[in-house]
Amino acid sequence: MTALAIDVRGLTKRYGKRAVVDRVDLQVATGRICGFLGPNGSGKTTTIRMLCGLLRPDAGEGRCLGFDVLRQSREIKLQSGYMTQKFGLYEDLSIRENLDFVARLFQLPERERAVDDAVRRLGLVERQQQLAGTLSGGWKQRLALAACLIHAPRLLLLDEPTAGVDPKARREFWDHIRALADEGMTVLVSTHYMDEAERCDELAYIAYGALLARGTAPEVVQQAGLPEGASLEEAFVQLIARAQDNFATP
Ligand SMILES: Nc1ncnc2c1ncn2[C@@H]1O[C@H](COP(=O)(O)OP(=O)(O)OP(=O)(O)O)[C@@H](O)[C@H]1O
Repeated sequence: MTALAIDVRGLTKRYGKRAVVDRVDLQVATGRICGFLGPNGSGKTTTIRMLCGLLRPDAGEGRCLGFDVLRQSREIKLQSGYMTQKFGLYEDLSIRENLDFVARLFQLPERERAVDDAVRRLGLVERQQQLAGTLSGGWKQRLALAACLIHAPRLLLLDEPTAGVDPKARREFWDHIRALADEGMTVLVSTHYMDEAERCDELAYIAYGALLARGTAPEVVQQAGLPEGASLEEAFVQLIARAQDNFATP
């Protein structure tokens, strides 16, 4: 197995003349949870979409799950799970029907078993006949995660998976993420929540499309030039203040 599930260098995406992701280097070891943080519009979603093969980088190179991000996007898509910011399942189908639909898309040979496993894994057994549109935000997120897992991916790319979800549901969601990582799943998860950042094994902080800091929480604090024991929030404020001088347009 590849030791690095994500290993990219110089990843760049331009819209017009503007590089919204600018020469990003990112390495995440197999089985680790990497938190991806940064202000709104800093390039997190664009980076995630390049990593999972949905968006072709304009420059850069590297591998996800050992596959070339430029030439093997199909293989990456088949072996990774991508959870978008918006709930993308069918509100007028039940939990079970939604999962069955995703299993069909992946043409899974043992569809019923895959759906059973996903339902069980995410604690959705009791609710499997409930229409997705009638679920609360927390349960919708769980269903979305179940849908991401149906094809047994090795990498999860989660784009603000818990935005707008209450603290209890967020905690339960993170317990699932940690359990998956303990089984060898690699997770890249974007978030604006500091408590979630604290739960990650490592962090990557992006602003203005550029990666400003990377490492464990204490390493990020150190890279922000703050003393040991300073909070991550302080570190991010410091990093963005510094970046503003370099990147902000008048
Ligand atoms: N298809 C596109 N065409 C033009 N500009 C785009 C396109 N997609 C994204 N952008 C711009 O690229 C920048 C980065 O967007 P991106 O969605 O990657 O940021 P983000 O960090 O995920 O933001 P948020 O935290 O708000 O979700 C933004 O300024 C956005 O407007």
